[in-house]
Amino acid sequence: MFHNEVAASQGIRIRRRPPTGPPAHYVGPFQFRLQNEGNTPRNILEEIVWNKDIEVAQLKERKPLITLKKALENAPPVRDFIGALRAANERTGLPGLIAEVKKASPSRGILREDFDPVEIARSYEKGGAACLSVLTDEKFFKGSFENLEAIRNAGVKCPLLCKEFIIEAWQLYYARSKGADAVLLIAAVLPDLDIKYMTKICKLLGMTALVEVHDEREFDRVLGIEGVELIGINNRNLETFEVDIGITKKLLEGERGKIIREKNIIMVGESGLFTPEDIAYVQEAGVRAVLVGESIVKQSDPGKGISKLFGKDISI
Ligand SMILES: O=P(O)(O)OC[C@@H](O)[C@@H](O)c1c[nH]c2ccccc12
Repeated sequence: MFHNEVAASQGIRIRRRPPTGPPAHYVGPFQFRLQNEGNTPRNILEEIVWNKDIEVAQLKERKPLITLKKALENAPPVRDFIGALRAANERTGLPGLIAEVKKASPSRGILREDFDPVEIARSYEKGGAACLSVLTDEKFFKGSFENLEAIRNAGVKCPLLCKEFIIEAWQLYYARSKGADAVLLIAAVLPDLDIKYMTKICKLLGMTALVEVHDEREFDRVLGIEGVELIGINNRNLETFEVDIGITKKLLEGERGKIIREKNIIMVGESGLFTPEDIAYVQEAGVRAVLVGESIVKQSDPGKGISKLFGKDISI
């Protein structure tokens, strides 16, 4: 398959689709299936991508691109995601916070039972978040586009990142039509050309692309793509779930750190941040923003959780 071959040549291990069409016995989590079946996902990220491919194909049938493009005329205006991060960083001297509205994840299960996305978003905003990240994947993260829309329509002013597994440009238009100000592009899933093309479409739509990397090879690929302004280092390996905040430090050492300063790229430290020491550690490594879910969404008052995370009230 052409796409898989191009991807593999760039070190991408995630196959876009099963090698032999849809999985023959797509019945449950990959752990329970025979490992040696050729069309069995090799890890959770691959399973999510294969599922997304089917989901997007169905959604696209209901809302083809022309319909979506029309809907964009009525979409709420785009807000400046990077500007909000920079402003927060300058105001507080701490990394700007992207607070994540996250009900569950495949690695942690349910994080919060009484989940009211709008209430959580309001609490984050009050607690000093610069931007919000809203998970929209239903199957693996119990999120939804309804949550994104509801938060946007509730008058929350923080710019919104649509936290989705993007594999096709159609999804960018869809995210925008639901009120997204930014989207996530995962380098472990997308070949360079896709990132380049999707970054351009984001710009056309006025949205910011947060391009996520996890290792040196992905980081170098993304640094070579023109027009990328915001890069996230995910401390969690999406294939194994292993979390290590040392990844952020390791990737920003030496030449790469120099390049991002020269290009004025904003770096985001993502996942596994729980304490003021963790925040200080990734800030010292060179990030000007952080993306945090678990440690704040679990607090009875998520906004106050932000003060605990930073060791001070960042809302003032
Ligand atoms: O809950 P945490 O460990 O604070 O992590 C938040 C965020 O970084 C994480 O949800 C995330 C980062 N990249 C992703 C890609 C897909 C799904 C989820 C993610």
